[in-house]
Amino acid sequence: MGNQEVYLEVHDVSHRFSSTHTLFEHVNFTAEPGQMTALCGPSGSGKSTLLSIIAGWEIPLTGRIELCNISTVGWVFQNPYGVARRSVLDHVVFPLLAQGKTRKDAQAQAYDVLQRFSLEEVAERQFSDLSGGEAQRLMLARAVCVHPDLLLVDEPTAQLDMSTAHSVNSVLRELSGQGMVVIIATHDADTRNACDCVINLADFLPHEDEDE
Ligand SMILES: Nc1ncnc2c1ncn2[C@@H]1O[C@H](COP(=O)(O)OP(=O)(O)OP(=O)(O)O)[C@@H](O)[C@H]1O
Repeated sequence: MGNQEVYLEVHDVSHRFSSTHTLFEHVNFTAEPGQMTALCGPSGSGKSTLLSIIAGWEIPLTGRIELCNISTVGWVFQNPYGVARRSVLDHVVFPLLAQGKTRKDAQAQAYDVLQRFSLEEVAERQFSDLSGGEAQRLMLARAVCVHPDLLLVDEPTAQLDMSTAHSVNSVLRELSGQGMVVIIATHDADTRNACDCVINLADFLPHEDEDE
């Protein structure tokens, strides 16, 4: 049927910045479509850094990332950013227009995604008027609307109440089930429980004698 193998492999990755000690070392894992992976660990343990390494924005000190048949990557940052005067709808419509969709199709698809993140009622509201949690969910909606092969998410539920967080975790689960590789940096136990695989960076601390 011509099914292509799709996966992400983290091979023996270690990292430190010039101003930090070694954050983690010998990190190894594989992630596939349909599988949701949580990156956990205390604040400052390097969760966002590992996401940046996976995205290719940061070069690891050692090791490498292998992306097999992954061509599109969606990234949702910890702090929501958007265009202050643009509507919620526009934020989701624009990436679809950039993909070549007609305005009509883009708008229909955008409404559908907004609904999944319970944002349909604020579709016409401008970004600057959103609550922190709404803005956070909009960033997720914008990232997933174009169906990236790999979705990297930094703390998706940090600004959400328990029930909204639970619903966001379910949508992420559903998306991963539809063939996305999903990696989530999180402190949230509910998000962690929704994942198939948990990488705890506390388990990858350097051995003391190796880190001066
Ligand atoms: N570009 C950088 N240059 C130097 N140090 C950095 C850089 N980015 C992050 N750090 C440092 O690396 C460490 C890990 O940061 P990172 O943001 O990856 O941690 P985190 O586990 O995601 O934390 P949190 O849970 O608080 O978001 C921190 O001590 C941070 O100050």
